[in-house]
Amino acid sequence: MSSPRSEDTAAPGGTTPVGATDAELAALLTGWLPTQRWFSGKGETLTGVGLQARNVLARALPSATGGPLDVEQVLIEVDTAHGALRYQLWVGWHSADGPEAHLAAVIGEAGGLQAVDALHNPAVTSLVLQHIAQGTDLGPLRCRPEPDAEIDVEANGFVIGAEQSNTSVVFGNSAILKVFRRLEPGSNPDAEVHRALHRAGSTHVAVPLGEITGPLDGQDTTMGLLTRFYANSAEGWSMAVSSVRDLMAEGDLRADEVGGDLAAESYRLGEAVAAVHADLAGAFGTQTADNAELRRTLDTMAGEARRAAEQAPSLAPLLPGILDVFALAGEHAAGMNLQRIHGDLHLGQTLRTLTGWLIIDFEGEPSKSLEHRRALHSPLKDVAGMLRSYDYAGHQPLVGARPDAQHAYRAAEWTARNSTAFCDGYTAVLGYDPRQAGAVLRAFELEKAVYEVVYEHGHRPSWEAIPLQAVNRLVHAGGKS
Ligand SMILES: Nc1ncnc2c1ncn2[C@@H]1O[C@H](COP(=O)(O)OP(=O)(O)O)[C@@H](O)[C@H]1O
Ligand SMILES: O=P(O)(O)O[C@H]1O[C@H](CO)[C@@H](O[C@H]2O[C@H](CO)[C@@H](O)[C@H](O)[C@H]2O)[C@H](O)[C@H]1O
Repeated sequence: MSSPRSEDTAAPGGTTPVGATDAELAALLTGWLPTQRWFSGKGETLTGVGLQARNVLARALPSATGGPLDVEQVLIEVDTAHGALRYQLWVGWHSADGPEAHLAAVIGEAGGLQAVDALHNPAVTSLVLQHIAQGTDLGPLRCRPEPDAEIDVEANGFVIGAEQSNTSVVFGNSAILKVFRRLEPGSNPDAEVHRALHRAGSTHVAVPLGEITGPLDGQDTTMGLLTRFYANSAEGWSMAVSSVRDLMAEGDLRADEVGGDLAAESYRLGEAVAAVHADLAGAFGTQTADNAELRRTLDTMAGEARRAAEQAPSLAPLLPGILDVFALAGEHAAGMNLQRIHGDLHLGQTLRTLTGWLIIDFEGEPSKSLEHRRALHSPLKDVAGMLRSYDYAGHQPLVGARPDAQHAYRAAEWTARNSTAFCDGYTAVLGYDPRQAGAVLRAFELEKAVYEVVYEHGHRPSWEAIPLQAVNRLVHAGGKS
């Protein structure tokens, strides 16, 4: 029986390698990465894997499967159609002869050892939680608690959900650790924003409890973020989907008459987003866009729309109308207010807790550079993201269903009712109605809908009709052609 190549079972760190050779590990990862949602969900096609660092984190940890487990953090660079991207992996090695490891965790076998995704092992996640609570280092990783954090180190950690951009581990009912998969050198906006808004006294973000940082290209880089876990909370997207289902099940009741009406919650969500915008402006400052800045933004939007029309053929005939809407927005955007924003806001990024709404996942638009995600943008982009999401929620029951005029009418009615409630709540807090920015708001909705057509074209082709219909509607409501 083989055992991991560990010679020192006492301490993490050290230079003695664990596991298989670089070439063997790279070969395993080439097959495994495309099966992971956090890797393949953004449409990355793998053409090569390069190992950049292998940092020993722990040796001979107890493991229910395959005997003692050696754990390393592996930093890789992969060549994809979108260029070279960096990822973080936590790889555990144990004997391949032992009992079967949890299937979801298995990466593959090499040299008599089995490689697993170590975040699925409670002994590993428990060790990490203890290091964060104590503020101690784990190999080259700095694990630090927030000054006021209460961390229950006894709680067991389990990986949640498959449809995520990163990997999150929930500890009992008390904390959730997000291990960032795609890395760029420097502080991740998710950690930076949670900390800043918590300091500003915001009740609309999860309380930050700790952070893991480590070196990447010589810069201290966010590798993980620990926040309070809100048990018994519901995602805004699930709430919206059940509300629409209630409405569709009732042939002759209107959106305001069914039990599942969401308008009051949408109003509160609008208030929460406005409060977060106010706190972001206070914490990171504001600016007025100058003309050069505006031109750059509009040029970027137009360039992305042209590329989108090449990727999703359904957009091609609409391209001239899309460019007209962007040009029209340029005529109305002078003096636009800029500030830090969420950057990727939709109903799936909102959580209704027992006491109110939380906004989560402040990483920004994942396909954009860190510099772009940390820059100041128009808060109307977040409002546009929410309006698009209400449109999605309203229309998703029609996907794949036989055309039904009554259901189509109800979908539009639900969308209008909840979008209006959201904007009313937003206006009540800020004293500024985003709908006043008609042409500019419409352009941002259109920008997002165009992105969504490409996203759905690549990932959920049967859903492409939802954003495509919105592109059509927005072009004809606001363009010159
Ligand atoms: N503080 C929290 N309390 C409860 N659930 C949470 C919390 N933060 C995130 N979640 C759940 O975890 C999921 C993933 O979180 P998110 O930050 O969106 O990760 P990712 O970047 O991987 O998409 C969310 O959709 C939500 O259901
Ligand atoms: O994983 P991310 O949060 O970065 O977002 C990607 O996947 C989302 C789908 O989960 C996609 O969102 C689109 O579908 C949602 C419903 O599933 C809807 O609420 C959003 O409004 C709509 O944009 C998102 O575009 C994509 O980047």
